[in-house]
Amino acid sequence: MIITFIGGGNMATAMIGGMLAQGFTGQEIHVVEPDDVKRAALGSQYGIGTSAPGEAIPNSTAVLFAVKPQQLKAVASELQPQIGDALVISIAAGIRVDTLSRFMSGHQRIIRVMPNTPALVQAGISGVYASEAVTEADRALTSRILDSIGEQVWVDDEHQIDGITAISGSGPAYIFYFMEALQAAARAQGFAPEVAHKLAYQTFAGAVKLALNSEDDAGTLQQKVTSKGGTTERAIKALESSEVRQTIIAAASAAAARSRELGEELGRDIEP
Ligand SMILES: NC(=O)C1=CN([C@@H]2O[C@H](COP(=O)(O)OP(=O)(O)OC[C@H]3O[C@@H](n4cnc5c(N)ncnc54)[C@H](O)[C@@H]3O)[C@@H](O)[C@H]2O)C=CC1
Ligand SMILES: O=C(O)[C@@H]1CCC=N1
Repeated sequence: MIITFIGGGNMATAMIGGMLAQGFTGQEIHVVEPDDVKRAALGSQYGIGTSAPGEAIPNSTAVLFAVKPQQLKAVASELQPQIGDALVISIAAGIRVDTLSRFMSGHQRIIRVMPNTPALVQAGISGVYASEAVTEADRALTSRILDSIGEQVWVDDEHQIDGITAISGSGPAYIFYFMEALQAAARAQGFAPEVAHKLAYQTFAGAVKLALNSEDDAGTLQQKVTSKGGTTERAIKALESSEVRQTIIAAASAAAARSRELGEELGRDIEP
């Protein structure tokens, strides 16, 4: 078995690192990457096969596209003759299965995945949509690959990938935004940068660990911090009066709309 990654950037490196940690061997992974420095580092660090674009790729069980969405058309159409009817997995944001299929002269066995950057520490979550032509063995292989970078949610309706992109794909950025804001709040209370960093990061880490280990839902956990007439109540009131909850929902909705728009933009120039 060989899984060939097309593109050896951030997400591919995260996936390759996770796969090797979970039992895939170096002989089972190949990566095509134009950047000489990245390619050499991937080969020496992970003991996997590497090649530059334009060179022949190995006969692969699955080909996983991890290039930027805007590069996918050129890259996929050029590689199609070498890929034959092998399983194709794409993690490119916004590119729909039918668009990729048309980039590849009607290729049918396609799985679309939306991972997220916590994959770098094997704590990701991926949304997955499989086209009709995909076999049970294709699903099992994809599931095994994604298990190595975290959790996964399979959807039956491709439109839901836009929602997954808005929640978990872009989501880490919302959390980092909040973390940065909490650090700024600590600085405003007069703490030195390293103390502000420690207070904010450990509060996040502790709250997430508590939520994951608790029978209570997040709303109940919030209430348990909020003493009547106390400090948290005052802070939550300030958040509510600024409609922060509604703003988060609206922000995710804007991200989902952008995902749909990208799908249209990236598919448009190949419409018949
Ligand atoms: N960064 C994120 O949070 C997420 C990214 N994605 C998707 O993952 C994909 C990859 O993103 P990143 O890894 O962040 O980007 P990246 O820029 O780190 O990696 C892309 C790689 O493709 C290589 N490349 C360029 N032309 C190539 C060619 N002709 N053949 C082979 N490789 C080529 C580049 O040298 C680069 O190393 C994108 O499509 C993005 O939409 C999906 C979910 C989350
Ligand atoms: O911002 C983006 O378009 C990509 C998709 C999800 C995370 N990063």
